[in-house]
Amino acid sequence: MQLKNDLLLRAARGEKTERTPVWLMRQAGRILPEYRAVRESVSGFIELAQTPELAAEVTIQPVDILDVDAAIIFSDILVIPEAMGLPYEMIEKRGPWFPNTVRSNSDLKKLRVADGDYDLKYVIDAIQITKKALNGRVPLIGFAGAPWTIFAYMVEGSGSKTFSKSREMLYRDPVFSQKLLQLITDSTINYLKAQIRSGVDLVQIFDSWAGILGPKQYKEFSLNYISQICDAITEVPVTVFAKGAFFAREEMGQLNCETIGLDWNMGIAESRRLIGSSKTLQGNLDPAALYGNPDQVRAATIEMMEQFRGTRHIANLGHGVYPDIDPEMVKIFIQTVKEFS
Ligand SMILES: Cc1c2[nH]c(c1CCC(=O)O)Cc1[nH]c(c(CCC(=O)O)c1C)Cc1[nH]c(c(CCC(=O)O)c1C)Cc1[nH]c(c(C)c1CCC(=O)O)C2
Repeated sequence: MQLKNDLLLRAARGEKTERTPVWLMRQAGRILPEYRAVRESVSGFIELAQTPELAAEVTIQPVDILDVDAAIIFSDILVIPEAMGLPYEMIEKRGPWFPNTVRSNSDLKKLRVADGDYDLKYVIDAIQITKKALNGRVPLIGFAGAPWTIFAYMVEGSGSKTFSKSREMLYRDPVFSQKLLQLITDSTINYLKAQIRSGVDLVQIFDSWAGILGPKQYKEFSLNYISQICDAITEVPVTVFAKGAFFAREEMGQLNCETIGLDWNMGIAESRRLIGSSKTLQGNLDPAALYGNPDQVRAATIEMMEQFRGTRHIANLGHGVYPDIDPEMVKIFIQTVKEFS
């Protein structure tokens, strides 16, 4: 299927584009009242994510309503632990929770390498339905968590400010840690390959908890595994978004991927210098900038766009859009990017 709007893919590959493509991390399932209506028709997030027709519907909502240049499949990074044998729950207003954790070799023995097609069939089905319904309007982004971020949830058992149990594990038992990270990496490669076979046009790796590791540990316990994924995925462009990993930008410039996501703490000129000119940069407006009034949102967006001007760029926020942001401000952000370029 020929894409009618392939700006995202061309920008990722460093080809010339008429204007800068724009989408938002977490654009599906956070801010739209239309999403909440669908969400309230089911028991919760997990049922929604596991019902392919509904997952496809909420994936496409931001394309219809916000006019973004890409859709991102509605799912979660935590489907991987579940597919490996560690189920999760989504507790209302609190976030993910795992009834069991992985902290010993006997816990490790209970896990398996996930098979993308079989264990995550509901995501694969949702991708196929979405691709058909999109009918080539915009590219569809697939995604997975980075192995370190998934490890952090599997060891900790929930979200955490410090992820101290996960970080303790890296010091206390590096051999166990490497084994679990490798199991997650192999599962993730299977999963992303299955997403690509079913139609996603680009994949993004979210390392949401990159910033809680020091530079040496980040290289050893995160970048090593991200680079295996980048090397394995040759079919579509790959984006790596490592939140808070300002200290690893130079190494990220060496990854076998097309695009590096920047968070809003990372200076744009400095990031370009550290990462080099062979990558597209994605980002990086402070998500809180969208709490401003329309003039402020416009001004902040233009200020960001000016700093990226003339370089390979995909416009986005520096992290996921916050749930209480007014969709009208998101529209102003998107419109301003489109007018600017
Ligand atoms: C760390 C992380 C998670 N999930 C994700 C990340 C990486 C990105 C980031 O750093 O924000 C990624 C994610 N999660 C979800 C998507 C869907 C597509 C999109 O909108 O981009 C994506 C890309 C749906 C979701 N994932 C979740 C919801 C809300 C659940 C609900 O509707 O009840 C949605 C729509 C739940 C979730 N899932 C997770 C948390 C911490 C939470 C609770 C808080 C929150 O809402 O973000 C783990």
